[in-house]
Amino acid sequence: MQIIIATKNMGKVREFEAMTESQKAPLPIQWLSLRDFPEIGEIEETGSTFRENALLKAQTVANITGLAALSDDSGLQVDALGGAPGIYSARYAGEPKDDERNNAKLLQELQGLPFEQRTARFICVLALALPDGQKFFAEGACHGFIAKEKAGDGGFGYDPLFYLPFYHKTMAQLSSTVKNSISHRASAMEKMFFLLRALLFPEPEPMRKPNF
Ligand SMILES: O=P(O)(O)OP(=O)(O)OP(=O)(O)OC[C@H]1O[C@@H](n2cnc3c(O)ncnc32)[C@H](O)[C@@H]1O
Ligand SMILES: [Mg+2]
Repeated sequence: MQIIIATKNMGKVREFEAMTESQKAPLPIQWLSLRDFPEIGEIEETGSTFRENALLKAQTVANITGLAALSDDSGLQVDALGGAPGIYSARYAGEPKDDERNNAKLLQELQGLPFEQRTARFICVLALALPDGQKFFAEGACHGFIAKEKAGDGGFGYDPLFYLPFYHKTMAQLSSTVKNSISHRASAMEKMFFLLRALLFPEPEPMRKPNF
């Protein structure tokens, strides 16, 4: 089976590749990415939920290529901002999307807010669209706090501001191995691996009681 990782975000691609490579029992899947399909441009995210946007991206790529496509719509929800930036995380500080400016705007919006009120979570919704029209979803979340200043240079996006009290570190200070075990994307992907396993290796039909 071939599956295209339907994202333009190289940070996400790196994480998907690391997670598929570190699987204990690898599935017989050949993973492709949009690097293999440079003719596919940016897909407009017109949905009003992570799920709608994830489906839009996966179905568009599956329709164009005739192959299965796995997309990721993700973002940061900050409680003190009523859940913003949410589905608008990539473009929080406007067009063109820019991680530096997004982080600066987030710090600005939360200026003066005490640490215990800076609770937030990363959300990841994965959508798998098959060429025959079937679709599957898997979701994951990761809880933390928005730090008062940036720290670390790993990961991407809001990682330098996303503080995990359990590790006393921001997501950008964690090794990629740890991020890829505990992140919103890791937990959604773990569920997606179960779905893929069930698709590739369906359970045998249950034995029926003979009907005397
Ligand atoms: O739509 P694609 O092509 O997949 O790439 P994108 O970067 O536009 O991705 P999204 O539309 O899903 O926007 C998600 C944004 O949320 C942020 N984000 C998502 N996952 C993250 C992570 O693991 N660490 C830090 N920031 C993350 C980051 O700013 C992303 O740009
Ligand atoms: Mg996007």
